[in-house]
Amino acid sequence: MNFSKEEIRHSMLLYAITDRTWLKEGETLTSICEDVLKHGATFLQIREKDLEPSAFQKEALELKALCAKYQVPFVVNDSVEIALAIDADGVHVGQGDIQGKNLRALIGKDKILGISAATVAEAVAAQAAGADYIGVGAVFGTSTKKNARNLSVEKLREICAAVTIPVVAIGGIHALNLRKLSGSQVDGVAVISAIFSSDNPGKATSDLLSLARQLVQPTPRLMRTALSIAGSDCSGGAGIQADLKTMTMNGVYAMSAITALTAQNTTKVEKIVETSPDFLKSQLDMIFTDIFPDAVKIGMLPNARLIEVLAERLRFYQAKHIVLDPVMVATSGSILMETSAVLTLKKELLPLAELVTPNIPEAEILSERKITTPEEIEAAAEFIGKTYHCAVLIKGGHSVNTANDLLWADGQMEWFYGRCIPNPNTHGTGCTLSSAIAANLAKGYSLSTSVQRAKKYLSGALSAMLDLGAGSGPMNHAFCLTGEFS
Ligand SMILES: Nc1ncnc2c1ncn2[C@@H]1O[C@H](COP(=O)(O)OP(=O)(O)OP(=O)(O)O)[C@@H](O)[C@H]1O
Ligand SMILES: Cc1ncc(CO)c(N)n1
Ligand SMILES: [Mg+2]
Repeated sequence: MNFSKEEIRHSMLLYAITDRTWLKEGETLTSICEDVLKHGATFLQIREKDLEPSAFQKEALELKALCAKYQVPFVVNDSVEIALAIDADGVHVGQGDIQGKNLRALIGKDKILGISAATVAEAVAAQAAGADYIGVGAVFGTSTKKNARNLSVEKLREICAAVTIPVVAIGGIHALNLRKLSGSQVDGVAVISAIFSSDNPGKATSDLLSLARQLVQPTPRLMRTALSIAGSDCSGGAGIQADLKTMTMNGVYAMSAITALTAQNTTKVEKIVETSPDFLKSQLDMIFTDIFPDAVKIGMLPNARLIEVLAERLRFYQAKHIVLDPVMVATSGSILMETSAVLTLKKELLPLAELVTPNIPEAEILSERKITTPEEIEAAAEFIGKTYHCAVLIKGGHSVNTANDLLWADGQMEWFYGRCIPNPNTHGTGCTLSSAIAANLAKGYSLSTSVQRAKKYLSGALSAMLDLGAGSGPMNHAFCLTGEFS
């Protein structure tokens, strides 16, 4: 697997390093690691000092497959040979292993190279040697590594400031001392015994993960921003309201430019008041000249005049990462866009979009054909992508009772197979998916990873089984919050 720089930075959050010595009767390294990955570890390194090479390689191969399943980077400690032999995502080495070698050349440009460092000079040298991240420690006393020096938070901060690559803190970190690293600017924490010596490694992982999240909260300067240009749904489940909730829950600062006010609920759309083109333009000017969005999601656009103004402003500001959800009909069956506006949408907006996300009926309109089979979905996506020079995600979804979506991007097809959640309350699924994709693009994830992460968020929101209103009700966008603050 290939990971972008941004993905590698995020993956530092909770960096797990294996230690078989704590395994109990009946457990295997793979079974424990699966538990750890299931509970949210964001990176895995195999480090088994006492295994001879062939046994090490065997364990590493199993863990590699496991990490691929969870889309988590997997690196091998110390051995470049084994990392290359099993085609791991990369290798992690110490200062002793890098002297006089060009490791970057040895492993190739696509592999992740992690280097341990304990001083500013070592960190800077590691970056110059082509490291993708550095592990800095030991920050606390550790039983795993004898004679390791302890670093102060100030020293850690100095090291973080001296390099541009991500930094993960290591050495004796556990749930009770992790908070002491606050203010150090690290991108995450690496742990061995805090997970592997625990009676319940899964629970230890989720506890450490939430502590790591608090530690690595985005500083205001690093906060990514996203804009939803869409219609208001007064019932809160779709449109602007769904978009703001989704973007917020996906960790970006959310803004809105409203194209229409709808009076709707879970059963129907009663009235629509369209925004004037001039007022849409003013909203866009206020936003783009002040807090420039890192990504833009576009939803309901009731008429051609609004589409024209929007396209002109997006071109003028050279907006980035535009996700276009070509909303034509609401879940409840009501028309949300004038039929005559479709031509303008195709001509003006599709070519500006990085991604367009039609459901099947919308894909039929955009590709001017009937779609009934998976092959026809593929052909329609290819047609739309090639005609309008954008990526296309065709959603099987509540209209066809599957959760399989097809991504066509740059001539490549990728199916995302989702578990169909038996929840009839799907009001706003399309809005939520496109906003979650935009939020993830804003954070720097690749298109494919953004789709993957957005589907995962949507599944969580659907699985919460909220049941409000008489019709197809909204989802629980805040399914992963407890609502308690302390
Ligand atoms: N019951 C379900 N279980 C899991 N995923 C679902 C379910 N229903 C929809 N999805 C997913 O939701 C996403 C949105 O697809 P959908 O076809 O519902 O969009 P839409 O028709 O544009 O929605 P909207 O009516 O909100 O505009 C897709 O990723 C789809 O796979
Ligand atoms: C405002 C608005 N946008 C989009 C949808 C699509 O579900 C909706 N129902 N309402
Ligand atoms: Mg939709």
